Amino acid sequence: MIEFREVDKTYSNGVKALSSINLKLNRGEFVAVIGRSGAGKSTFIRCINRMHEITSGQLIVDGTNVAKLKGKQIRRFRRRIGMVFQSFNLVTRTSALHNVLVSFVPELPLWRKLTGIFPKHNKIAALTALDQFGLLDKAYVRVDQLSGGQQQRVALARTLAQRPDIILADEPIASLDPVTARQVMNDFREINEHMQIPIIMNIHHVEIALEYATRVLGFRDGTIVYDGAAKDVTPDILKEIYGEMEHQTHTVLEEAHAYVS
Ligand SMILES: Nc1ncnc2c1ncn2[C@@H]1O[C@H](COP(=O)(O)OP(=O)(O)OP(=O)(O)O)[C@@H](O)[C@H]1O
Repeated sequence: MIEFREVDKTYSNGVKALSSINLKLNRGEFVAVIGRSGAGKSTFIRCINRMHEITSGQLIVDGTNVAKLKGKQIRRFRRRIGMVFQSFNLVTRTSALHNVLVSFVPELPLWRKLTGIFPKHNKIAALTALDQFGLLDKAYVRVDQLSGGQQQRVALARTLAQRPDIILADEPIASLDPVTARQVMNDFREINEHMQIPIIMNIHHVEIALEYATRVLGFRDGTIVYDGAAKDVTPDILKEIYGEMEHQTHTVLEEAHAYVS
């Protein structure tokens, strides 16, 4: 359903962030994108919903050639792809409920957009989404009074309320403590398994990536050096993705080795 054909991405400053990317991602997959800082993970994820434009090649999502979309088509296309960020991207001074309701704004007639009066069925859908994440009692609490994990769950509820076909997640657990990070990863797993929504996640915690993902893409210098099942990742493969045991990669490899060996 997502196909990269010989995709390159070069930024205007000349940095080649993606080079000859070829792959197909299928419905129901939970894909972890791993690699060193600067390997091209965020660029890869952000090309899928056209937050970044590819430079050459083709990117096909559900039969649509993403580069060919224009104006309104891009906005409609983006609505089908949920995006979750490290920083949650919530409107911090309003309630959890209002943050989820925001996902319905593009569908509203102009007078509702201007007055901020949401129809009843939107409110019910938003409350249902919050309830799915155990946050019904927080619906009227300002999000800046919630914990990091609760805020990321509000962001997930907002994404799900949008009924996305695909969820992209750019380091969604990077700012969470280990226990909360796992709770949020369990939420992602639940969404993936029960709703069959494919998840493509850029993640620095290798041991968590291997535990939760079904498929791993290992990036190095803008190319994919590993594409396979999470269960088949070996210490040697991790070394190929992260390089030799330099100071920077030492800890991450130690933790991941402990998991895979
Ligand atoms: N907007 C931009 N303009 C120019 N170069 C960029 C831009 N964004 C990223 N790059 C460069 O492209 C390369 C890939 O960056 P990218 O953010 O995709 O890597 P990453 O693997 O996600 O890194 P990190 O794990 O640190 O987030 C890097 O060399 C980076 O400096």
